[in-house]
Amino acid sequence: MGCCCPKNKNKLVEEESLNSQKIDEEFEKAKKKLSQDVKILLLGGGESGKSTIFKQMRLIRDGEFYDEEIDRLRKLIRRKCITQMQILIKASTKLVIPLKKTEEAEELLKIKPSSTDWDEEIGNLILELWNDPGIQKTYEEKDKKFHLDDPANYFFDEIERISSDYYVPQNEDILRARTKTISIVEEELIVNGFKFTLIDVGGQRSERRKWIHSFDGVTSVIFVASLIGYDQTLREDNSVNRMLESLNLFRELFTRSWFKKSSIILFLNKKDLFQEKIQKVDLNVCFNEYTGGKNYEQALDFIQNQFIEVSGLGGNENRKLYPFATNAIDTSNIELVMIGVLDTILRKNFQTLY
Ligand SMILES: Nc1nc2c(ncn2[C@@H]2O[C@H](COP(=O)(O)OP(=O)(O)OP(=O)(O)O)[C@@H](O)[C@H]2O)c(=O)[nH]1
Ligand SMILES: [Mg+2]
Repeated sequence: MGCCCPKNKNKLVEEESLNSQKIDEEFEKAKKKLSQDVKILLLGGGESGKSTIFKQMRLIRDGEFYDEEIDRLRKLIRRKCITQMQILIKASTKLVIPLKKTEEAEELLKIKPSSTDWDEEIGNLILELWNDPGIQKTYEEKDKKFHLDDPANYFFDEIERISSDYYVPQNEDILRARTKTISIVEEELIVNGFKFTLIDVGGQRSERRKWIHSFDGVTSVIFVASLIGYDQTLREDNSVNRMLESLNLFRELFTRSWFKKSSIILFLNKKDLFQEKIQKVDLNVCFNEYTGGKNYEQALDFIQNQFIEVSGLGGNENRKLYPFATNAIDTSNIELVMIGVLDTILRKNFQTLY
Protein backbone atom coordinates (compact mmCIF):
# COMPACT_ATOMS: atom_id res chain seq x y z
CA MET A 1 0.00 0.00 0.00
CA GLY A 2 1.16 3.54 -0.61
CA CYS A 3 2.25 5.85 2.17
CA CYS A 4 -0.66 7.16 4.19
CA CYS A 5 0.87 8.27 7.48
CA PRO A 6 -0.34 11.79 8.42
CA LYS A 7 3.20 13.21 8.62
CA ASN A 8 4.05 12.32 4.98
CA LYS A 9 0.60 13.26 3.83
CA ASN A 10 1.04 16.72 5.36
CA LYS A 11 4.42 17.04 3.68
CA LEU A 12 2.86 16.19 0.32
CA VAL A 13 0.12 18.78 0.79
CA GLU A 14 2.74 21.37 1.79
CA GLU A 15 4.84 20.60 -1.29
CA GLU A 16 1.79 20.81 -3.55
CA SER A 17 0.76 24.15 -2.12
CA LEU A 18 4.34 25.49 -2.41
CA ASN A 19 4.38 24.35 -6.06
CA SER A 20 1.10 26.02 -6.87
CA GLN A 21 2.24 29.17 -5.03
CA LYS A 22 5.39 29.16 -7.18
CA ILE A 23 3.35 28.73 -10.37
CA ASP A 24 1.07 31.58 -9.30
CA GLU A 25 4.09 33.83 -8.68
CA GLU A 26 5.58 32.96 -12.06
CA PHE A 27 2.23 33.52 -13.69
CA GLU A 28 1.98 36.98 -12.11
CA LYS A 29 5.47 37.80 -13.44
CA ALA A 30 4.67 36.48 -16.93
CA LYS A 31 1.23 38.09 -17.10
CA LYS A 32 2.34 41.47 -18.44
CA LYS A 33 4.48 39.95 -21.15
CA LEU A 34 1.86 37.37 -22.19
CA SER A 35 -0.93 39.93 -22.40
CA GLN A 36 0.98 41.93 -25.06
CA ASP A 37 0.23 39.19 -27.58
CA VAL A 38 -3.38 38.58 -26.62
CA LYS A 39 -5.75 39.17 -29.50
CA ILE A 40 -9.45 38.72 -28.75
CA LEU A 41 -12.10 38.54 -31.44
CA LEU A 42 -15.75 39.39 -30.73
CA LEU A 43 -18.08 37.20 -32.81
CA GLY A 44 -21.83 36.59 -32.84
CA GLY A 45 -25.04 37.45 -34.69
CA GLY A 46 -26.38 40.93 -35.39
CA GLU A 47 -27.45 43.00 -32.37
CA SER A 48 -26.07 40.49 -29.89
CA GLY A 49 -24.05 43.24 -28.17
CA LYS A 50 -20.49 42.98 -29.58
CA SER A 51 -20.02 46.71 -30.21
CA THR A 52 -21.52 47.58 -26.85
CA ILE A 53 -18.89 45.41 -25.18
CA PHE A 54 -16.26 47.07 -27.38
CA LYS A 55 -17.53 50.52 -26.29
CA GLN A 56 -17.42 49.44 -22.64
CA MET A 57 -13.79 48.45 -23.02
CA ARG A 58 -12.92 51.85 -24.44
CA LEU A 59 -14.85 53.51 -21.64
CA ILE A 60 -12.97 51.45 -19.06
CA ARG A 61 -9.66 52.45 -20.70
CA ASP A 62 -10.39 56.18 -21.19
CA GLY A 63 -12.88 56.87 -18.40
CA GLU A 64 -15.11 58.84 -20.82
CA PHE A 65 -16.15 59.18 -24.46
CA TYR A 66 -14.53 61.87 -26.64
CA ASP A 67 -16.27 65.23 -27.26
CA GLU A 68 -16.46 64.81 -31.03
CA GLU A 69 -18.01 61.39 -30.54
CA ILE A 70 -20.57 62.88 -28.18
CA ASP A 71 -21.69 65.37 -30.82
CA ARG A 72 -22.16 62.62 -33.38
CA LEU A 73 -23.97 60.46 -30.82
CA ARG A 74 -26.35 63.27 -29.82
CA LYS A 75 -27.45 63.47 -33.46
CA LEU A 76 -27.64 59.70 -33.76
CA ILE A 77 -29.76 59.28 -30.62
CA ARG A 78 -32.21 62.01 -31.69
CA ARG A 79 -32.45 60.58 -35.20
CA LYS A 80 -33.15 57.16 -33.69
CA CYS A 81 -35.99 58.60 -31.58
CA ILE A 82 -37.66 59.81 -34.77
CA THR A 83 -37.12 56.65 -36.84
CA GLN A 84 -38.15 54.29 -34.04
CA MET A 85 -41.38 56.24 -33.41
CA GLN A 86 -42.07 56.25 -37.17
CA ILE A 87 -41.70 52.45 -37.14
CA LEU A 88 -44.22 52.24 -34.28
CA ILE A 89 -46.74 54.47 -36.08
CA LYS A 90 -46.48 52.44 -39.29
CA ALA A 91 -46.77 49.19 -37.31
CA SER A 92 -49.93 50.45 -35.57
CA THR A 93 -51.52 51.05 -39.00
CA LYS A 94 -50.46 47.62 -40.21
CA LEU A 95 -51.78 45.90 -37.08
CA VAL A 96 -54.98 47.99 -37.20
CA ILE A 97 -54.43 49.44 -33.74
CA PRO A 98 -56.16 52.84 -33.54
CA LEU A 99 -54.25 55.87 -32.23
CA LYS A 100 -55.65 58.83 -30.33
CA LYS A 101 -52.93 61.21 -31.50
CA THR A 102 -53.51 60.84 -35.24
CA GLU A 103 -52.49 64.42 -36.09
CA GLU A 104 -49.23 64.08 -34.17
CA ALA A 105 -48.62 60.77 -35.94
CA GLU A 106 -49.07 62.39 -39.35
CA GLU A 107 -46.75 65.25 -38.36
CA LEU A 108 -44.03 62.88 -37.21
CA LEU A 109 -44.24 60.75 -40.35
CA LYS A 110 -43.50 63.85 -42.43
CA ILE A 111 -40.10 64.38 -40.78
CA LYS A 112 -37.03 63.26 -42.72
CA PRO A 113 -34.71 62.17 -39.90
CA SER A 114 -31.40 62.55 -41.76
CA SER A 115 -32.04 66.07 -43.08
CA THR A 116 -33.97 67.65 -40.22
CA ASP A 117 -32.44 69.72 -37.44
CA TRP A 118 -33.79 68.82 -34.05
CA ASP A 119 -36.11 71.19 -32.24
CA GLU A 120 -38.05 70.69 -29.04
CA GLU A 121 -41.34 70.45 -30.96
CA ILE A 122 -40.18 67.05 -32.31
CA GLY A 123 -39.53 65.92 -28.74
CA ASN A 124 -43.05 67.01 -27.75
CA LEU A 125 -44.58 65.05 -30.62
CA ILE A 126 -42.66 61.92 -29.63
CA LEU A 127 -43.69 62.32 -25.98
CA GLU A 128 -47.37 62.72 -26.91
CA LEU A 129 -47.21 59.64 -29.12
CA TRP A 130 -45.32 57.55 -26.58
CA ASN A 131 -48.13 58.24 -24.09
CA ASP A 132 -50.79 57.19 -26.61
CA PRO A 133 -52.35 53.85 -25.49
CA GLY A 134 -52.40 52.73 -29.16
CA ILE A 135 -48.63 53.19 -29.44
CA GLN A 136 -48.14 51.36 -26.14
CA LYS A 137 -50.28 48.47 -27.41
CA THR A 138 -48.29 48.40 -30.65
CA TYR A 139 -45.03 48.41 -28.69
CA GLU A 140 -46.16 45.21 -26.93
CA GLU A 141 -46.26 43.51 -30.35
CA LYS A 142 -42.59 44.25 -31.17
CA ASP A 143 -40.36 41.21 -31.73
CA LYS A 144 -43.45 39.12 -32.58
CA LYS A 145 -44.74 41.28 -35.44
CA PHE A 146 -42.03 43.81 -36.33
CA HIS A 147 -38.47 44.89 -35.50
CA LEU A 148 -37.61 47.73 -33.18
CA ASP A 149 -34.25 48.54 -31.57
CA ASP A 150 -34.06 46.97 -28.10
CA PRO A 151 -33.48 50.27 -26.27
CA ALA A 152 -36.26 52.23 -28.06
CA ASN A 153 -38.39 52.39 -24.88
CA TYR A 154 -35.39 53.66 -22.88
CA PHE A 155 -34.94 56.62 -25.26
CA PHE A 156 -38.68 57.40 -25.39
CA ASP A 157 -38.83 57.40 -21.58
CA GLU A 158 -35.94 59.88 -21.58
CA ILE A 159 -37.27 62.04 -24.44
CA GLU A 160 -37.65 65.26 -22.40
CA ARG A 161 -33.98 65.18 -21.37
CA ILE A 162 -32.87 64.16 -24.90
CA SER A 163 -34.94 66.93 -26.45
CA SER A 164 -33.54 69.74 -24.32
CA ASP A 165 -31.13 72.30 -25.86
CA TYR A 166 -28.62 71.40 -23.18
CA TYR A 167 -28.70 67.66 -23.86
CA VAL A 168 -25.34 65.94 -23.47
CA PRO A 169 -25.51 62.15 -23.98
CA GLN A 170 -24.63 60.27 -20.82
CA ASN A 171 -22.62 57.04 -20.86
CA GLU A 172 -25.87 55.08 -20.38
CA ASP A 173 -27.30 56.70 -23.56
CA ILE A 174 -24.14 56.16 -25.58
CA LEU A 175 -23.96 52.50 -24.66
CA ARG A 176 -27.54 52.08 -25.88
CA ALA A 177 -27.15 54.02 -29.13
CA ARG A 178 -27.03 51.38 -31.82
CA THR A 179 -25.29 51.43 -35.17
CA LYS A 180 -24.86 48.25 -37.16
CA THR A 181 -21.15 47.43 -37.57
CA ILE A 182 -20.12 47.25 -41.22
CA SER A 183 -16.35 47.13 -40.87
CA ILE A 184 -13.68 45.54 -38.76
CA VAL A 185 -12.62 47.66 -35.81
CA GLU A 186 -9.47 46.83 -33.91
CA GLU A 187 -8.15 48.60 -30.84
CA GLU A 188 -5.54 48.16 -28.17
CA LEU A 189 -7.26 48.14 -24.81
CA ILE A 190 -6.42 47.85 -21.19
CA VAL A 191 -8.24 46.17 -18.32
CA ASN A 192 -6.84 45.83 -14.84
CA GLY A 193 -3.41 46.92 -16.08
CA PHE A 194 -3.23 44.42 -18.94
CA LYS A 195 -3.00 45.41 -22.56
CA PHE A 196 -4.68 43.35 -25.25
CA THR A 197 -6.14 43.84 -28.71
CA LEU A 198 -9.90 43.59 -29.17
CA ILE A 199 -11.50 43.16 -32.59
CA ASP A 200 -15.14 43.96 -33.33
CA VAL A 201 -16.87 42.78 -36.52
CA GLY A 202 -20.39 43.05 -37.96
CA GLY A 203 -22.72 40.16 -37.07
CA GLN A 204 -25.41 40.39 -39.73
CA ARG A 205 -25.23 37.76 -42.49
CA SER A 206 -23.90 40.17 -45.12
CA GLU A 207 -21.02 41.13 -42.80
CA ARG A 208 -19.89 37.66 -41.87
CA ARG A 209 -17.83 36.94 -44.95
CA LYS A 210 -15.44 39.68 -43.77
CA TRP A 211 -14.77 37.75 -40.56
CA ILE A 212 -12.27 35.42 -42.14
CA HIS A 213 -9.83 38.36 -42.49
CA SER A 214 -9.79 38.84 -38.73
CA PHE A 215 -8.95 35.27 -37.75
CA ASP A 216 -5.19 35.47 -38.05
CA GLY A 217 -3.29 35.16 -34.77
CA VAL A 218 -6.41 35.23 -32.62
CA THR A 219 -5.75 34.02 -29.07
CA SER A 220 -9.34 33.90 -28.06
CA VAL A 221 -12.88 34.32 -29.33
CA ILE A 222 -15.65 35.89 -27.30
CA PHE A 223 -18.85 34.62 -28.84
CA VAL A 224 -21.72 36.93 -27.93
CA ALA A 225 -25.26 35.52 -28.01
CA SER A 226 -28.35 37.54 -27.13
CA LEU A 227 -30.47 35.76 -24.52
CA ILE A 228 -33.62 37.53 -25.72
CA GLY A 229 -33.30 36.28 -29.30
CA TYR A 230 -35.58 33.30 -28.60
CA ASP A 231 -38.73 35.09 -29.80
CA GLN A 232 -37.04 37.40 -32.32
CA THR A 233 -36.35 36.87 -36.00
CA LEU A 234 -33.37 38.14 -37.99
CA ARG A 235 -33.58 41.62 -39.48
CA GLU A 236 -32.04 40.17 -42.64
CA ASP A 237 -34.47 37.19 -42.82
CA ASN A 238 -37.81 37.26 -41.05
CA SER A 239 -38.24 33.50 -41.27
CA VAL A 240 -35.21 32.69 -39.10
CA ASN A 241 -35.23 32.70 -35.31
CA ARG A 242 -32.30 34.68 -33.81
CA MET A 243 -31.47 32.23 -31.06
CA LEU A 244 -31.37 29.28 -33.49
CA GLU A 245 -29.24 31.31 -35.90
CA SER A 246 -26.83 32.07 -33.08
CA LEU A 247 -26.61 28.38 -32.14
CA ASN A 248 -25.96 27.45 -35.78
CA LEU A 249 -23.23 30.03 -36.04
CA PHE A 250 -21.65 28.74 -32.86
CA ARG A 251 -21.78 25.18 -34.18
CA GLU A 252 -20.11 26.33 -37.39
CA LEU A 253 -17.16 27.77 -35.44
CA PHE A 254 -16.44 24.30 -34.13
CA THR A 255 -17.26 22.18 -37.15
CA ARG A 256 -15.03 24.29 -39.39
CA SER A 257 -12.22 24.11 -36.81
CA TRP A 258 -11.34 27.74 -37.43
CA PHE A 259 -10.23 28.29 -33.88
CA LYS A 260 -8.72 24.96 -32.95
CA LYS A 261 -6.15 26.51 -30.66
CA SER A 262 -8.07 29.51 -29.34
CA SER A 263 -9.99 29.63 -26.09
CA ILE A 264 -13.69 30.10 -26.70
CA ILE A 265 -15.55 32.30 -24.26
CA LEU A 266 -19.33 32.51 -24.43
CA PHE A 267 -21.16 35.67 -23.38
CA LEU A 268 -24.88 35.02 -22.89
CA ASN A 269 -25.72 38.67 -23.14
CA LYS A 270 -28.69 40.96 -22.35
CA LYS A 271 -29.36 39.14 -19.09
CA ASP A 272 -31.18 42.25 -17.80
CA LEU A 273 -33.69 42.14 -20.67
CA PHE A 274 -33.89 38.34 -20.45
CA GLN A 275 -34.91 38.58 -16.80
CA GLU A 276 -37.89 40.72 -17.88
CA LYS A 277 -38.76 38.76 -21.01
CA ILE A 278 -38.80 35.33 -19.38
CA GLN A 279 -41.68 36.55 -17.17
CA LYS A 280 -43.76 37.29 -20.28
CA VAL A 281 -42.64 34.94 -23.06
CA ASP A 282 -42.02 31.23 -22.44
CA LEU A 283 -38.75 29.81 -23.72
CA ASN A 284 -40.74 26.92 -25.22
CA VAL A 285 -41.72 29.21 -28.13
CA CYS A 286 -38.22 28.37 -29.35
CA PHE A 287 -37.40 25.08 -27.59
CA ASN A 288 -40.36 22.65 -27.33
CA GLU A 289 -38.59 20.57 -24.73
CA TYR A 290 -38.13 23.44 -22.24
CA THR A 291 -40.35 23.04 -19.16
CA GLY A 292 -38.80 25.45 -16.64
CA GLY A 293 -41.43 28.18 -17.09
CA LYS A 294 -40.61 31.68 -15.85
CA ASN A 295 -37.65 30.62 -13.73
CA TYR A 296 -34.70 32.80 -14.82
CA GLU A 297 -31.98 30.43 -13.57
CA GLN A 298 -33.54 27.38 -15.21
CA ALA A 299 -34.05 29.17 -18.50
CA LEU A 300 -30.48 30.51 -18.47
CA ASP A 301 -29.15 27.07 -17.67
CA PHE A 302 -31.16 25.54 -20.48
CA ILE A 303 -29.81 28.01 -23.06
CA GLN A 304 -26.25 27.56 -21.80
CA ASN A 305 -26.60 23.80 -22.24
CA GLN A 306 -27.79 24.27 -25.82
CA PHE A 307 -24.56 26.11 -26.60
CA ILE A 308 -22.40 23.55 -24.80
CA GLU A 309 -24.14 20.79 -26.75
CA VAL A 310 -23.61 22.29 -30.21
CA SER A 311 -19.96 23.06 -29.40
CA GLY A 312 -19.36 19.39 -28.58
CA LEU A 313 -17.12 20.53 -25.72
CA GLY A 314 -19.31 19.09 -22.95
CA GLY A 315 -17.09 16.15 -22.13
CA ASN A 316 -13.82 17.53 -23.47
CA GLU A 317 -11.50 18.12 -20.53
CA ASN A 318 -8.72 19.62 -22.65
CA ARG A 319 -10.88 22.16 -24.35
CA LYS A 320 -13.40 23.84 -22.12
CA LEU A 321 -16.05 26.38 -22.95
CA TYR A 322 -16.15 29.36 -20.60
CA PRO A 323 -19.71 30.75 -20.33
CA PHE A 324 -20.69 34.02 -18.65
CA ALA A 325 -24.11 35.69 -18.33
CA THR A 326 -23.56 39.37 -19.09
CA ASN A 327 -25.23 42.76 -19.24
CA ALA A 328 -23.22 44.77 -21.75
CA ILE A 329 -24.80 48.05 -20.61
CA ASP A 330 -23.46 47.58 -17.08
CA THR A 331 -19.83 48.79 -16.96
CA SER A 332 -18.97 47.12 -13.65
CA ASN A 333 -20.42 43.78 -14.83
CA ILE A 334 -18.37 43.86 -18.03
CA GLU A 335 -15.20 44.97 -16.24
CA LEU A 336 -15.51 42.16 -13.72
CA VAL A 337 -16.25 39.55 -16.38
CA MET A 338 -13.35 40.77 -18.56
CA ILE A 339 -10.91 40.50 -15.66
CA GLY A 340 -12.00 36.86 -15.33
CA VAL A 341 -11.79 36.30 -19.09
CA LEU A 342 -8.30 37.79 -19.37
CA ASP A 343 -7.11 35.75 -16.44
CA THR A 344 -8.44 32.58 -18.07
CA ILE A 345 -6.83 33.40 -21.41
CA LEU A 346 -3.49 34.32 -19.86
CA ARG A 347 -3.44 31.20 -17.70
CA LYS A 348 -4.13 29.08 -20.79
CA ASN A 349 -1.32 30.80 -22.69
CA PHE A 350 0.92 30.37 -19.70
CA GLN A 351 0.22 26.63 -19.49
CA THR A 352 1.23 26.18 -23.12
CA LEU A 353 4.69 27.49 -22.24
CA TYR A 354 5.26 24.49 -19.97
N1 LIG B 1 -30.33 46.28 -22.09
C1 LIG B 1 -29.30 45.79 -22.76
N2 LIG B 1 -29.07 46.23 -24.03
C2 LIG B 1 -27.99 45.73 -24.67
C3 LIG B 1 -27.12 44.77 -24.09
N3 LIG B 1 -26.15 44.48 -25.00
C4 LIG B 1 -26.41 45.23 -26.08
N4 LIG B 1 -27.52 45.98 -25.89
C5 LIG B 1 -28.14 46.88 -26.87
O1 LIG B 1 -28.45 46.12 -28.03
C6 LIG B 1 -28.25 46.88 -29.21
C7 LIG B 1 -27.34 46.13 -30.17
O2 LIG B 1 -26.05 46.06 -29.63
P1 LIG B 1 -24.71 46.14 -30.52
O3 LIG B 1 -23.58 46.12 -29.55
O4 LIG B 1 -24.78 47.24 -31.49
O5 LIG B 1 -24.80 44.75 -31.30
P2 LIG B 1 -23.72 44.11 -32.31
O6 LIG B 1 -23.56 42.69 -31.92
O7 LIG B 1 -22.50 44.94 -32.36
O8 LIG B 1 -24.52 44.20 -33.69
P3 LIG B 1 -23.89 44.18 -35.20
O9 LIG B 1 -22.90 45.30 -35.29
O10 LIG B 1 -25.06 44.37 -36.11
O11 LIG B 1 -23.26 42.85 -35.38
C8 LIG B 1 -27.70 48.24 -28.75
O12 LIG B 1 -28.71 49.19 -28.73
C9 LIG B 1 -27.18 47.96 -27.35
O13 LIG B 1 -27.24 49.09 -26.53
C10 LIG B 1 -27.41 44.31 -22.76
O14 LIG B 1 -26.73 43.44 -22.18
N5 LIG B 1 -28.51 44.86 -22.15
MG1 LIG C 1 -21.62 45.96 -33.89
